[in-house]
Amino acid sequence: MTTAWPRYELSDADVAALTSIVDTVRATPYADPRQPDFYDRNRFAVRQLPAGLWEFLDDFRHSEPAAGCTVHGFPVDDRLVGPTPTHWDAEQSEAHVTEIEVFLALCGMALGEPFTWETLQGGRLVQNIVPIPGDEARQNGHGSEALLEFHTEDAFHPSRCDYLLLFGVRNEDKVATTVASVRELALNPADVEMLTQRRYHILPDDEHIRQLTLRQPDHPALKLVERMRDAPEPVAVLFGDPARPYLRIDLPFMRCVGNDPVAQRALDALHTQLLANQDDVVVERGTLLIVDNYQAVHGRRSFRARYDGTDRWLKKLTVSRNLRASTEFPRGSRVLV
Ligand SMILES: NC(=[NH2+])NCCC[C@H](N)C(=O)O
Ligand SMILES: O=C(O)CCC(=O)C(=O)O
Ligand SMILES: [Fe+2]
Repeated sequence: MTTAWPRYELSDADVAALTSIVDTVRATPYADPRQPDFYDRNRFAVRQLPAGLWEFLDDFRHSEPAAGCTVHGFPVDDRLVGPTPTHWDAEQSEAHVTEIEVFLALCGMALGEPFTWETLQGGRLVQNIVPIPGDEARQNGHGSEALLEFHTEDAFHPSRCDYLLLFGVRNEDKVATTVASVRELALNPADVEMLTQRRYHILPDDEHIRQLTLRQPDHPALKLVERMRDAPEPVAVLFGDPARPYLRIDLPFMRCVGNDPVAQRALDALHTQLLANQDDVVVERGTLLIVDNYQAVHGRRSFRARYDGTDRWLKKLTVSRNLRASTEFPRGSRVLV
């Protein structure tokens, strides 16, 4: 990595404390972190997180010291998680996988409000990232042969996450997640000027439309994302404090408004800079990667899937700092459209 990111190693005492919290939560009636009520019913558990871990996560959120950080050493027993499923919907329900999901969920709760979308993975909050046969060439979390290009997670949506959490269940081939920070860039002022204007359309990525089209074509959420695809609002790529801008970009799913070669050149210049400053992060078994979705873009290197139960398997959770800002949604909902 070119960037030294904040890194937290769980101590033996931390692991012992976490194991005890996970057991406590698993004994409650709301023990499934894929369900929204998990997050509303288990708030007590966040207060019990080991102090060092809690302070690390709180500082990452509050001081914005870097575009990403990592937490290492949550124990994962490869024999107990079961084979890597060949579809996000096809895993065996092993208890050890739920323990992992509880750890991921508690880290997410320390950073803000975990949430998801009606349009992805049946509305479950903790999602699977696994290679799926037939998706090899797709720009989604389930591709493999194709490089997954840089994107802000759910860039098209005004209520996109502040943090993207990826936890390594299995990654024997050490397939890297790619990350690039807006803080590292040296752009010329004319390009910055272009990128801060509402000259771009960002469309929903295919998964937001494809999954419901295949499974629940009458779902009302489908109509809403189709409208966002067919009539997108023009948006800026760089925004916020000009001295410390944030970014919003999804190269495979964005276009300039109208024919605007100057805006396109600025976007290309930004892409070139992001590529020149990217880091490879291998989310290994037991590693949690947290990406600041306002400061960083991410993607994934290409790889060859085997579909024999030993492929790369990550768990994913998205977290908002302020779900109240998503005013169109029912108060308290964690499954947005
Ligand atoms: N360029 C992109 N936005 N790629 C897709 C990102 C992941 C996609 N939302 C999924 O669930 O698989
Ligand atoms: O597989 C990875 O490392 C990243 C996947 C990703 O970007 C996604 O699912 O949104
Ligand atoms: Fe992503």
